[in-house]
Amino acid sequence: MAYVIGVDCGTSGTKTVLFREDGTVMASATVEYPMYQPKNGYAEQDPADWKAAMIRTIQTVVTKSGVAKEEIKGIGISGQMHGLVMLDKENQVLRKSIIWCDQRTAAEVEEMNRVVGREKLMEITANPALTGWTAAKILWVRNNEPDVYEKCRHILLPKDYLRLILTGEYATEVSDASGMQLLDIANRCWSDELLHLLQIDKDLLGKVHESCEVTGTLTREMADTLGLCEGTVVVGGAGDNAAAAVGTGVVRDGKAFTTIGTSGVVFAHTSSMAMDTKGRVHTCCAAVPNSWHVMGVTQGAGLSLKWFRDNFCAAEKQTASLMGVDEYYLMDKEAEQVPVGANRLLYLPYLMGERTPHLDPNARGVFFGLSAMHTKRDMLRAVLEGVTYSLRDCVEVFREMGISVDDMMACGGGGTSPLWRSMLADLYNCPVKTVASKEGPSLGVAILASVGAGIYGSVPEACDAIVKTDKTQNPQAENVPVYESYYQLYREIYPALKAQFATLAGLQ
Ligand SMILES: Nc1ncnc2c1ncn2[C@@H]1O[C@H](COP(=O)(O)OP(=O)(O)O)[C@@H](O)[C@H]1O
Ligand SMILES: O=C(CO)[C@@H](O)[C@H](O)COP(=O)(O)O
Repeated sequence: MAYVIGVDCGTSGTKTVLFREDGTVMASATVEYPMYQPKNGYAEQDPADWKAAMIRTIQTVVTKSGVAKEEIKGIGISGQMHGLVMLDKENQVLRKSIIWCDQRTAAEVEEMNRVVGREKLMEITANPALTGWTAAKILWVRNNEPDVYEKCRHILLPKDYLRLILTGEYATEVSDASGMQLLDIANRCWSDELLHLLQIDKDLLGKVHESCEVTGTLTREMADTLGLCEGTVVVGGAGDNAAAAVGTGVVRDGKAFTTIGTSGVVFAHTSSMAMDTKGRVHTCCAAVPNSWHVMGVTQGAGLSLKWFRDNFCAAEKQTASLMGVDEYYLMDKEAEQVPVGANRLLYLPYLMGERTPHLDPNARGVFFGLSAMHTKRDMLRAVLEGVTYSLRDCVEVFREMGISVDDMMACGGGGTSPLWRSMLADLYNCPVKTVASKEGPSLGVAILASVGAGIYGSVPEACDAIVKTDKTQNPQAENVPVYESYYQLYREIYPALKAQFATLAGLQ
């Protein structure tokens, strides 16, 4: 039997899973780390935390599984997209990574529109200039920390920094590189024209591969540290969403998934490039050669629930630990006791600004309709529902674009919640399924590794053999019209507050 490892460098933590070639989980390990928010709208993480978490989780799964190292044929790496890792000539990290949900780059987005122009950006990168994407972050460092920029010799994405640690190679792959906003999306290579216009040296960037291609092999030093064989192949891997697509079998037209991680994403596979001219959903290269995907993003999905838990649910945390259950499980049980609509309370999940459909870094969270009768439980349910309204916004854009979805999967930490999945089914008014494996991105990149190591011939072939559908949540007829009325009201709140969000951002 052959085995493969999938590493997912998420925002809340790094999860590593060792799989048998048929997708059976042999061992898994997670290490969490903090997100730093030095200012309102800023978000950073320390690449040293990612490195330590990757090393510890790989060591753990290798030891725990008892699998002989010679049988482990490949490693795939997935990670949070868009984060900026800058290294000096000695490969030392120059500053904390500015990550995907950071919103400090409004001026740099304007700069990109001025220097390149919106039309050309759409033509080359298939997306408008975006505050959360890497190009704007690079310009921000150049404009605000020239000493750091001066010393920078390599620019990598989070998972590609981990690749460097594993293999010594400066490389990336098409799905994650799409989110740097420097890639020619149709031709799947760096855009010389864009790099020239933005005056970013191409030598700073790694080599671009397809996601299932071998990009390098484990160095002797890392093999010894991890308990693996020198020369074990490391494939391109994928950005976490493209990886989750492979892990849920979303590799053909008509297939889509919703993930509720720290962010929330609605993702559809497309065998030809589809673009929203208004730029409300992203178009990126898929982890499957010759295909693309569109995705709508809610910045504060699981993040909203985690924020609520960390600030208001100390008692639940304590009870959960006494009962030996997960605290989110307990919070779900509480929210289930509140009726649909949270007793006329709505929540806008814009804690870190919003992408789809507003593209507004100034937007912020709102509880709307708060009354003296409301309890913490109502607010909790409103958070879950508000995130789901925002995910429905993404589906609405797909519908406008004419992208038809026959098959909707759910994944991510929030996708494990039956309550959240029932809200998705009711608000999308379509069945929402899960796959038997809950490992989404880790399984996705392990599948890519098994293709790179020659165990399977292609990504769809590997998915057909490995990914199995599990539960189906059907919409509940009585809830659909109730949620629809709340959703229509939800849609009216942001436009009414847009100007006030901008004013708020300008206050001290
Ligand atoms: N049982 C649960 N019920 C509802 N939400 C959950 C549950 N477990 C985890 N979550 C949500 O999932 C999030 C973490 O998801 P995960 O996919 O691990 O995130 P990331 O990839 O961003 O690190 C948490 O912040 C939480 O909001
Ligand atoms: O910014 C995006 C996608 O464009 C996010 O999906 C990040 O990739 C972070 O993912 P999670 O940590 O929430 O999985």
